[in-house]
Amino acid sequence: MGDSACASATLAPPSIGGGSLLIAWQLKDKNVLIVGGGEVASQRIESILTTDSRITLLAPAKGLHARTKELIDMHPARITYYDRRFSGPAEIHKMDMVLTALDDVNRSREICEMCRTNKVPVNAADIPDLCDFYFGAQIRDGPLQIMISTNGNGPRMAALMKQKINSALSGNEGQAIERVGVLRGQLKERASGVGGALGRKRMKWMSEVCNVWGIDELVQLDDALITKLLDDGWDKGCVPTLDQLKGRQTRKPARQTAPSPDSSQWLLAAASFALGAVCATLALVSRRR
Ligand SMILES: C[C@@]1(CC(=O)O)c2cc3[nH]c(cc4nc(cc5[nH]c(cc(n2)[C@H]1CCC(=O)O)[C@@](C)(CC(=O)O)[C@@H]5CCC(=O)O)C(CC(=O)O)=C4CCC(=O)O)c(CCC(=O)O)c3CC(=O)O
Ligand SMILES: NC(=O)C1=CN([C@@H]2O[C@H](COP(=O)(O)OP(=O)(O)OC[C@H]3O[C@@H](n4cnc5c(N)ncnc54)[C@H](O)[C@@H]3O)[C@@H](O)[C@H]2O)C=CC1
Repeated sequence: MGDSACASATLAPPSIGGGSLLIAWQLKDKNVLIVGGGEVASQRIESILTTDSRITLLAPAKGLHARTKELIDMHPARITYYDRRFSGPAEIHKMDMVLTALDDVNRSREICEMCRTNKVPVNAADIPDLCDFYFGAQIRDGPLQIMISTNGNGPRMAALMKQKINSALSGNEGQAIERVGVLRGQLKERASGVGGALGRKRMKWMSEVCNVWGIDELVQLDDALITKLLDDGWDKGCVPTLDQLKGRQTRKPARQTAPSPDSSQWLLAAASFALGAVCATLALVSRRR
């Protein structure tokens, strides 16, 4: 009783709450409304362009930032631009997301309220309290997407954290992940089906490949090597190394994924047997003497 009271006093539960959900929102073919055409709007447009959604942009031409103009000209099929101000609730109908970046906080607030009434997710660059979600500093390298958020505390700090994280990356991660994506797709075709024992086996094998192969090795995984890795690895229940796939000599054996006796256990057993034999011989010799 005393012990458990002591334990509960020292082991306080970790604090939860006060954070936000970090998710990779799929916006492909969805409708996004951006209101405002200044510098912040231009950054929003660039972020949203990566998602393959349809952008509607409302902003008077005379207030357009040079980058916003450039993006409108570069992507006429992706951005529908209207040279006018936001007119009212009809603008947000059929929208899946609304972003405001205005120099008019009252209008921004009104748009947020309209969105809330219509249950459309909204971000207002100048009113964090009314945002359904925040933007963050981003690192993008192909399929690799890293978002850094300070949850509204210090946006500039998020930009600085991005520099730190960037300097820890080699620049090959995106390509390595792209190759893993191709391998994974082909594995799912070769061993199709969702869940069950096959799903578990597939996940275990994929995890093992990612654990064993280095980033610089995964980058070399071209289409021919992917087929070979599936033939010599998946089909045979092991994970060969890059050297083995390329037919080069290597001291490392292929990692078995099927349950097999652990080599370290074998080694231990062999060593204890040898030790036992030596002791027995010594005992015998000393007794004879
Ligand atoms: C809440 C949030 C809402 C949202 O925008 O979604 C928001 C709000 C506000 N930002 C303001 C100011 C600045 N914002 C930046 C920069 C960025 N701001 C971003 C996000 C966010 N900004 C969301 C929270 C994200 C988080 O906390 O992690 C980044 C990360 C991403 C992006 O914008 O896409 C991008 C860096 C990207 C990069 O460089 O990679 C800089 C620095 C700079 O420009 O270099 C400054 C000046 C210095 C400073 O204030 O730190 C002000 C005016 C404050 C005032 O008037 O004093 C408000 C409004 C307010 O706070 O009231
Ligand atoms: N979240 C963030 O990261 C940051 C947010 N901000 C805030 O974002 C806001 C926008 O910043 P900037 O782009 O630098 O401002 P800006 O003054 O360059 O641009 C404002 C734009 O809004 C347009 N606009 C104004 N009323 C409109 C209406 N009713 N309908 C359509 N368009 C309208 C203007 O024509 C202009 O294009 C500011 O409130 C600023 O405080 C500023 C820096 C960073």
